[in-house]
Amino acid sequence: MIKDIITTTSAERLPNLEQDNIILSVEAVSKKFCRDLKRSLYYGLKDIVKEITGVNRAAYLRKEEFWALNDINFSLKKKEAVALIGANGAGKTTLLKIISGLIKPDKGRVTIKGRLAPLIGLGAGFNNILTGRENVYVNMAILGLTQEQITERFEEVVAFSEIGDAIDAPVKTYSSGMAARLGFACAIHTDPDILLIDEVLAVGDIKFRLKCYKRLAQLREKGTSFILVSHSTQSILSTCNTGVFLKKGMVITSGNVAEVINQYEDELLSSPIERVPGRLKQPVKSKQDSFGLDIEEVYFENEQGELLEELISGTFTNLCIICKAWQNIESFSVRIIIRELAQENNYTLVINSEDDGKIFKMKEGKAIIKISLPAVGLRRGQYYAKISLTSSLIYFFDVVESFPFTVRSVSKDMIESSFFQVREWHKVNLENQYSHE
Ligand SMILES: Nc1ncnc2c1ncn2[C@@H]1O[C@H](COP(=O)(O)OP(=O)(O)OP(=O)(O)O)[C@@H](O)[C@H]1O
Repeated sequence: MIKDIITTTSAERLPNLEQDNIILSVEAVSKKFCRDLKRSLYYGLKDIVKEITGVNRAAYLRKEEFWALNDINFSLKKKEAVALIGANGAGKTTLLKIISGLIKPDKGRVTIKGRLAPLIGLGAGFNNILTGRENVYVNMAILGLTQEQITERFEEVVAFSEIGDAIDAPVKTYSSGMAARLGFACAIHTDPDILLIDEVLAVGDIKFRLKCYKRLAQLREKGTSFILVSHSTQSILSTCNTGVFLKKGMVITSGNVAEVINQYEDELLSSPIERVPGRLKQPVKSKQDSFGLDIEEVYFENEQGELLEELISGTFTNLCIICKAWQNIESFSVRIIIRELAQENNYTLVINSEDDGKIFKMKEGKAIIKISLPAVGLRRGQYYAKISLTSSLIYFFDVVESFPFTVRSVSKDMIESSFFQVREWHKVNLENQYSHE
């Protein structure tokens, strides 16, 4: 099913969705708002009259109007998860509303292939007077399910939302977290091709959020695509592979999600994130943004505990990870993936504490995890490490996407080697085979 929900430039050709595996395309979308309410109502009426009479909406700014979105272009592929990143007022929610068809753009169009489930606002458009049960039926019917299909899935929806008996109480008696949980449960049980998620997961408690992110990862495996709006770097990194950075209604950059977040954070903070050689400090997270266990800082140190700005092949080095637990953490492991800058797509080294039989637990508070490398095996070069704290319960607690570092070598010959081999030299005297030097 190809649903062209908004077409203001109908003469144009549809993008080749089939060929490019694209299931959603946003083309040259612009939206303006008016700061003055009275004037806004007046302009709104004028626009309606124009639409009825077949005249195009004004494509220019009238008094007090501004572009909330200006010429936005991006596409979403099957199984792709895109994060809309940007400061307050950047236009993220407006864009999601346009994609979901809640509001119309003034210019451009959105083309969608498949079933779209929007989770915008708490309770995803629930009616306050109706009970949770009635809302589930209405909501899932709007999302395209038949009465029989809803009845079949109803118990699963209630179980996932953990609403219990409150399912028969009016939604107006629900807390914001309960409404969000039920909204999320409805949306994921409609087998959507595309999920639009606007901050709704931020209201749940940590345990429920973890459950949601785990389910999102499973849905993505099965082929669902997402567009996520969140101010939580952690949510974005654990869910999305692509980022679109919006600023004042315009796309500043898009691409690899970690790189887009880095650029956004550098712009957001008055001073960029501290990135000194051999050490990386993460931006401080609030409890709300955390999955319970955060990485605060990573760095290298030598045997004497002194900070190392660069590593030397063959020497003793500790990789140190300062962790902060907001609550007692029963079990987690540490995974480190090291890549050489020049060989971007190949892993140079993958270390997983679980493979080494090391599963950690942690009490609420701070701790340093140290990985001792008796002899750094990497050859001379520029590297970057991805460091994550993972658990079987969740994709990961926290991750440092890119910790850059340099390895130096004291020997000239190391340049021709692929790695550093730890070795010892001996000479055995054959005349007297019992003595060796
Ligand atoms: N109905 C409206 N009438 C007038 N201005 C609006 C309307 N809706 C949004 N805006 C304005 O449009 C701009 C973009 O708002 P939007 O809610 O899309 O931003 P956002 O990036 O989602 O922000 P946040 O992170 O705070 O949710 C803001 O300046 C906002 O005040």
